[in-house]
Amino acid sequence: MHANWKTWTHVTKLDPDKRLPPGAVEEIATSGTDALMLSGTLNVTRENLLELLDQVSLYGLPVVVEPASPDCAIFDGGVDHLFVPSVLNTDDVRWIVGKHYTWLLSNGDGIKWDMVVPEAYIVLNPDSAVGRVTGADCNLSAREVSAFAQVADRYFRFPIVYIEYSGRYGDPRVVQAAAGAVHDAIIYYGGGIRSAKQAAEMGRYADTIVVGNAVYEEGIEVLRATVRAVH
Ligand SMILES: CC(C)=CCC/C(C)=C/CC/C(C)=C/CC/C(C)=C/COP(=O)(O)OP(=O)(O)O
Ligand SMILES: O=P(O)(O)OC[C@@H](O)CO
Ligand SMILES: [Mg+2]
Repeated sequence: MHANWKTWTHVTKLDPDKRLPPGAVEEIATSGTDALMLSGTLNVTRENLLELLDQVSLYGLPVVVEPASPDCAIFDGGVDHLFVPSVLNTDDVRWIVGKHYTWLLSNGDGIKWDMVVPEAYIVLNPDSAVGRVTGADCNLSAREVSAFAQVADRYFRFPIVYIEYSGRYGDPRVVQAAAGAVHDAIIYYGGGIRSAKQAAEMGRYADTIVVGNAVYEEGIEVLRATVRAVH
């Protein structure tokens, strides 16, 4: 599997738990975004994931599945990569390595390792579903976020460090600090991007920006504007 994903600057995150009006999937897939990521924390099932996968796989755009649990780790049906999160800033070991352990215990032989890309999540919005579910300690300074980013990059050698503010626009200085602290890792930023200005601001520091909720709440013109801002 090629590592072309490292060149993406704009990723659109689609939630299998949410509905899109007819035609919307085609507009998103042809918006100029570099890849579609299928992901959500709550109410994502194998069934709604496969349904969304079926809708998006027609367009030839790279498709990433980002599972929140082992039952959503899917390799077939047009999936190019499986981005598997570990949350670094939690004391609950399940979200760092525990789910991964049970995944391997129950289905180790079924894993296509050349499709798997590990992601080190630093979760910074305590009110997001991912913040609540994982019990992440979101009260971190830029220095503390940078230290987590360095642990991920230099020690664990995660290929991706994901600064996650899901649902809220974050602090660009935190993203700048994390980006400045890593050596090899690709920096993802996601959370609350709803304009070209915000996309450009986070895109200055992050290698890849992720737009999620805006696709459902703002529409295609906003998505296109965020693409243009980082391309
Ligand atoms: C070992 C395997 C295969 C899976 C476990 C993966 C882990 C540890 C996940 C923990 C973090 C997590 C739940 C990631 C899911 C991706 C994510 C952050 C989605 C965004 O979620 P929100 O936007 O907060 O949730 P909703 O959109 O559902 O409200
Ligand atoms: O939905 P938004 O707030 O755009 O966040 C994108 C993504 O980082 C969520 O995991
Ligand atoms: Mg979401």
